[in-house]
This record gives sequence, structure tokens and C-alpha cells, in this order.
Amino acid sequence: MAEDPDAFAVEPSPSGRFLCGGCAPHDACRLGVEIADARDDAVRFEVVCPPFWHGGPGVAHGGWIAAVFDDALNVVALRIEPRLVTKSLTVSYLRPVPVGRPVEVSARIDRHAGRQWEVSAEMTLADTALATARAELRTRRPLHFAHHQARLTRPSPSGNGPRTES
Ligand SMILES: CCCCCCCCCCCC(=O)SCCNC(=O)CCNC(=O)[C@H](O)C(C)(C)COP(=O)(O)OP(=O)(O)OC[C@H]1O[C@@H](n2cnc3c(N)ncnc32)[C@H](O)[C@@H]1OP(=O)(O)O
Repeated sequence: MAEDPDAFAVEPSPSGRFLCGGCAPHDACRLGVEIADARDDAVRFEVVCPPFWHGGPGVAHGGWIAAVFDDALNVVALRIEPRLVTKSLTVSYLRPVPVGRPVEVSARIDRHAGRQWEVSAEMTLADTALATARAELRTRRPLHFAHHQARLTRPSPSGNGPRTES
């Protein structure tokens, strides 16, 4: 029988780390994110940009910064709810982020009601804000991944042919 995709949940790895589906088999975060300190509704991370994520000379790629925020903003809620997806993510890039040097990310839950979560975070170096982010998260509905897979396998009504206006 095929594996149930909706059984997927981000839970602590054998070494106690929260890891995405891509990093779990490695038992290490390949973005360079480590939890430094956790309270009920807030988590602090130590983050080092790996050299292969540089965008400009010695400076992190903005996509890496967004991915780090996606992880950090989810981890703060995953400690309560292991079945989440990101609905929206907004990043403000304030200063260049250095490659290969530890920076701090702090994330917190601002609001939580039912399936809806609002979370925010900032990335700092020596108390200077480098970037900030806000996200809306959703607790997944029970058949979230099953519906996604069913849509991918369903034949497209219009195929790839030319569009006809009616
Ligand atoms: C230290 C390192 C740590 C590392 C720790 C690891 C952390 C990893 C965290 C990664 C988190 C991610 O990036 S998750 C990946 C990025 N995010 C996603 O893939 C989410 C994609 N978006 C969605 O699935 C949807 O928009 C939702 C679930 C966000 C919508 O939520 P909602 O606003 O509450 O609305 P909802 O009522 O559920 O659905 C709205 C409409 O979308 C449809 N819909 C909802 N779900 C689906 C679905 N699965 N497949 C098809 N359609 C769907 C509904 O039928 C409905 O259609 P109608 O009635 O309007 O027609």
C-alpha cells in the first residue's frame, strides 16, 4: 500500500533537531540553522550562511535569508503543532548578511487561533538588525498532501493545446 503523505510531520530528529523533509535524512540543517534557546512562544537560533549560498562577495543570497526565516518561523510553531504550511512570507532586507559568520535569528508567535498562526522574526548581528520577516502559517487540513498529489495526477481539462475563448 502507498505511504500516506499526510502522515508527514516535522518532529525532533534522533539528535533532537527540527529538520525539513530534505534535511531529515542527513540529521543536519543544510541551511546552517541551529536552535540556540527555546521558550514556550519564542525561539532563538544561531545561523551561519554556508559559502555555497553567497549572493554577492561575502554576502548571503536573499533566497537563503528567506529560507532561513521560513524554517525559523515554522519551528517556533512546530513545537506546538507538527503539521504546518507557510501561507505567506514577507522579508525586509535591511543590511547585507555576512557569509560564514554566526548571526542570530529570534522568532516568536504573535497570534494563534484555530488553524491560523501569525509569526515574526528578526536576524541580527551584534544587535544590528540585518533583516526582519513575518509569516502566516496554517495547520494543514487532514488531506492536504493527498489532495495535492491527486491534482497532479488528474488529467488537465484543456491539456497543452491552444486556448479557445468562449
Ligand atoms: C532548524 C531547522 C528547522 C527546519 C524545520 C522545518 C520547517 C519546514 C517548514 C517549511 C514550511 C513550508 O515552507 S510549507 C511549503 C510552502 N507552502 C505551501 O506549500 C502552502 C501552499 N498553499 C496552500 O496549500 C493553501 O493556500 C493553504 C493551505 C495555505 C490555504 O490555507 P487557508 O487560507 O486556510 O485556506 P483553505 O480554506 O485551507 O484553502 C483555500 C483554498 O485552497 C484549496 N486548497 C487547500 N489546500 C489544498 C491542497 N492541499 N491541494 C489543493 N488545494 C488546496 C482549498 O480547496 C481552497 O480552495 P477554494 O475553496 O478557495 O477553491
